[in-house]
Amino acid sequence: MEHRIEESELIINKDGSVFHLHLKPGELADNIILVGDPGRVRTVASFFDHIELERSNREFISVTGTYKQTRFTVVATGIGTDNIDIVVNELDALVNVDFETRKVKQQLKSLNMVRIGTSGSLQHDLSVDSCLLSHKAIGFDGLLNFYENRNKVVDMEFEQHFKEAMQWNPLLTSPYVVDASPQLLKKLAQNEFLEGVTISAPGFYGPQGRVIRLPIQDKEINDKISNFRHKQHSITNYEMECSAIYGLCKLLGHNAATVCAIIANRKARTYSKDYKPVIKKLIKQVLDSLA
Ligand SMILES: O=P(O)(O)O[C@H]1O[C@H](CO)[C@@H](O)[C@H]1O
Ligand SMILES: O=c1cc[nH]c(=O)[nH]1
Repeated sequence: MEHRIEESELIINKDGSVFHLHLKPGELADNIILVGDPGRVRTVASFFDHIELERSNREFISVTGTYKQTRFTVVATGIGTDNIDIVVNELDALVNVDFETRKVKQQLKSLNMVRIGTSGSLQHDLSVDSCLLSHKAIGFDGLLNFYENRNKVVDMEFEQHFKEAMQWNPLLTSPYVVDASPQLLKKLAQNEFLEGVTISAPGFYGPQGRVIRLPIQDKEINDKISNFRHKQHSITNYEMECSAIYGLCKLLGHNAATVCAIIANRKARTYSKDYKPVIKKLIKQVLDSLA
């Protein structure tokens, strides 16, 4: 007999919706746009030809609709990989767990998840208002390390080299490196986005090497990261969700990619004058690539 997932482990609300996202099975499209900023959900949905449903709980706002006859759901994740743990596990449960029997379905579904975010550049020539497709993600957050089989989905060689080169502080969680979905990279490549390796940090300030009043544990860390090379790869940018999306999607059998508008250049010390039009154009490009 297959395992029944207990009420305490997968919480289903009285109306049949999943605990945090408040979505019910069937309300989710196979193509999902993830955005950090709840306000960005409206911008994505403004491109839809038809809006089917809207749900909202805490920062988890979502809209399902159609764009050029393809069904999409846009979900706000809020900030951070701890939120991604909630969002990706609940999105997976909505399609791969039978909410009546509380058992994992025999036939598993694979979703497409594309994150559209904002990010800070770690390379001088990666300018603000450009858009970057993350071929790999490096998680400084440690989320994937809580799951069995993390070693089966990571780029172990990259990980080892990176830790050695950084002289990684053992007080920090061990970084993990995961690739984007090759199928989604192919679909998104038509836009000629810049390509790179993205670090997801568990904070915006110290964990991304920013000093306001508090000194950080390694003052050289951003220079070391910018100068690091592994094969053809250099590390291009910081944000806060991509690693966990890539890692959990790989473990669960979903496709994931991230494209970010670069809004700050940490090397050149510049900040975008107005990144909203860049995000708007980026949203249309991503929707067109998936429709
Ligand atoms: O613009 P979003 O998608 O939220 O992405 C970036 O912006 C937030 C920090 O300001 C973090 O979530 C980071 O990943
Ligand atoms: O520098 C930046 C800009 C946006 N988002 C981040 O996480 N970092």
